[in-house]
Amino acid sequence: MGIHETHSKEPAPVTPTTPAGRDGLAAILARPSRTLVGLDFDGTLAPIVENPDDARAHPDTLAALTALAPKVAAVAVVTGRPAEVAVRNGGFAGVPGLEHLTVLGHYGAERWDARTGALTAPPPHPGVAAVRAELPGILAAAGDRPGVRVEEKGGRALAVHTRRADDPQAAFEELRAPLGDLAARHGLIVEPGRMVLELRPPGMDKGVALLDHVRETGAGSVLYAGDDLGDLPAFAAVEKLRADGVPGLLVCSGSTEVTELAERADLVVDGPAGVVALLRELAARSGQPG
Ligand SMILES: O=P(O)(O)OC[C@H]1O[C@H](O[C@H]2O[C@H](CO)[C@@H](O)[C@H](O)[C@H]2O)[C@H](O)[C@@H](O)[C@@H]1O
Repeated sequence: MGIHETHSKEPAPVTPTTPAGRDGLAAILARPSRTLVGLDFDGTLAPIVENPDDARAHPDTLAALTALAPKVAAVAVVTGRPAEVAVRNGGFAGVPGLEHLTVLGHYGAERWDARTGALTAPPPHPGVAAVRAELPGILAAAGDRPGVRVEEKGGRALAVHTRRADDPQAAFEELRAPLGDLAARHGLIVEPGRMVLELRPPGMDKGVALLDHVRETGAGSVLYAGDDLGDLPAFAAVEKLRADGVPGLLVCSGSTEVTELAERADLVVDGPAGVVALLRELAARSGQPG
């Protein structure tokens, strides 16, 4: 469900469609200072564009985050991007009010802290170099479809994008099996996303990253917003937290490309503009009665 306009042009307060979501929102608003806000980047804070290099956070993102961040326990951007790319494309560095922002990049394998500007990352997986060497041959054997592009992800992963192919979905389906074989031969996994097949090291996902961050921050409630299949482990993490008594709110940044998250979300908003509006509303309502 979206954010509805009233005749006075005052947006009506968001209302999750599930009981668990309503409990989660109530807990967040009652004690925002104990809440962890986890946000995906592409498709959630940044509108989807054809060229991954051109993706930028929605223009109102920083205003919304700087309004909300001082009121909550922590804000973390949890992304498949290299952390430094998300920091750059999000404009997150050196922003007053975002001193406690954390960016968990490469599905949580990397970490950047706004407070120090420090980036921590594990050594690159050797399978990435091997995959890089073989990838042109695999793409050629699959027909070298025009428009298929390879994104180099800081030496730590590779993403094969089909969005600019004539038939993006057909190219995606055609490449899925050969890229899966290639990844497996070199100890990597394939992470499918919105017109993208990413070949990356195993062992980390957004669910693990989110749970670790909840533990680290001692958060007593959590909001997570995402749009793509790579966000499903984070959704599962929030569901597990709820089962353990920690209230949470699952937000889907809605699109026609991926429906799986909308089916599990407590609240579906209209893409990054809807996410930003929600963050602003939470900032405005945090600490206020009911
Ligand atoms: O975890 P995320 O922050 O959602 O990152 C996941 C992947 O997002 C990027 O690709 C997506 O966004 C592109 C720019 O809008 C779009 O062109 C592409 O079709 C989408 O799949 C990014 O390029 C990947 O590296 C990330 O893994």
